[in-house]
Amino acid sequence: MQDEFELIQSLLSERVDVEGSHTIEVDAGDDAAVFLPSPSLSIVTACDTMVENVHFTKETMRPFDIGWKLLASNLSDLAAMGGVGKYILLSIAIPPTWSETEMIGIYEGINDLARKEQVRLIGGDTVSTSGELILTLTILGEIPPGKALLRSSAMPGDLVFVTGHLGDAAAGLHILLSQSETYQAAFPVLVEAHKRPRAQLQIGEWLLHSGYRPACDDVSDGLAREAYEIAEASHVKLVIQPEWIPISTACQTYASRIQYNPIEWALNGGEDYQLLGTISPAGWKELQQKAIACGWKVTQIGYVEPGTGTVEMEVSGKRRELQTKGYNHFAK
Ligand SMILES: Nc1ncnc2c1ncn2[C@@H]1O[C@H](COP(=O)(O)OP(=O)(O)OP(=O)(O)O)[C@@H](O)[C@H]1O
Ligand SMILES: Cc1ncc(C[n+]2csc(CCOP(=O)(O)O)c2C)c(N)n1
Ligand SMILES: [Mg+2]
Ligand SMILES: [Mg+2]
Ligand SMILES: [Mg+2]
Repeated sequence: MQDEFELIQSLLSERVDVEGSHTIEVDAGDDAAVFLPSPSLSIVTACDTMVENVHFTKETMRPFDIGWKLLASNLSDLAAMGGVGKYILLSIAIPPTWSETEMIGIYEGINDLARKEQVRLIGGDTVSTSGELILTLTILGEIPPGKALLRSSAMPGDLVFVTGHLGDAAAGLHILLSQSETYQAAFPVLVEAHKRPRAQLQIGEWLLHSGYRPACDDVSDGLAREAYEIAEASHVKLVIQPEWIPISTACQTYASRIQYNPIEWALNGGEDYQLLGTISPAGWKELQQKAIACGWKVTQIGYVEPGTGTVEMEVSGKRRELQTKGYNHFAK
């Protein structure tokens, strides 16, 4: 490892320039960055952390994948608000077990997705630690004032939908932890879903501009946890039909090989970075048409009813409250 100051120069050297980079008045390299916000747009901001042995190990993820996923998980929070990413700040605490080449690999992963999504690194912080590698990314984006998609907008009469498939990322993690090269080769889609998620920014932006005021949340902790987030914030009841949950063929096939119920991965696995939302029937019709035109996958998985922040599963006409609430860092 070079010294701290040389390392920062190396990490910053391959940064992407994006359209609008000229609005950066002071770039990374001074005490703080300064940028000119776009006129008549609000700033949307979020931060998410990834910790070695909690979110990844050297066995489950390559450095490139770690960087990619860190940015994807932050973009996903912006997608859930209907915003667009613009700038990022990255704080890293590096232990002696991580080499400079590995750190540069992480930045390559960030830069690759940053180029695709047109966001620019404008600063961060670099420290040493005796513990595990910790990466904290802060994202700043833009959103039309007063239009952000909220968890609290669900209304009785809405229907519940998700984008993409759920459970793939957790199935991919299961394969990676099993260290089975046979399964890794047989189910590349699942492994890819775990390592290289894409945030659903286009769908988020469309939902914001749809005029239907959908409720929205991104699936980081599993469908169960996110459904409760919307139900609680909106003071409603979400009723989920488990057989409607979109599980990919690969996920179903792998689950049956290991005799597991893939719905469990969808409910509690997390890290899918798909969007969970509620929308009026008229809005749903329009979303479905837009989805066909754009090649998006959207699936109705239930309904919103009057309630007090609960989530129920309906199986063969019988309802039960969903007990488990998805991934929890401090679960007992
Ligand atoms: N330590 C903290 N200090 C201040 N605010 C926090 C802290 N941790 C979380 N929050 C805020 O709490 C809210 C929920 O955060 P949470 O991390 O659960 O959501 P999320 O980022 O969508 O989920 P995930 O971290 O699983 O991707 C956010 O508004 C977040 O900014
Ligand atoms: C090695 C390894 N073990 C377990 C997991 C699973 N995992 C970790 S954090 C998280 C929820 C999302 O995190 P957050 O809520 O912090 O955004 C999940 C599902 C993993 N990715 N890697
Ligand atoms: Mg968070
Ligand atoms: Mg979120
Ligand atoms: Mg979480």
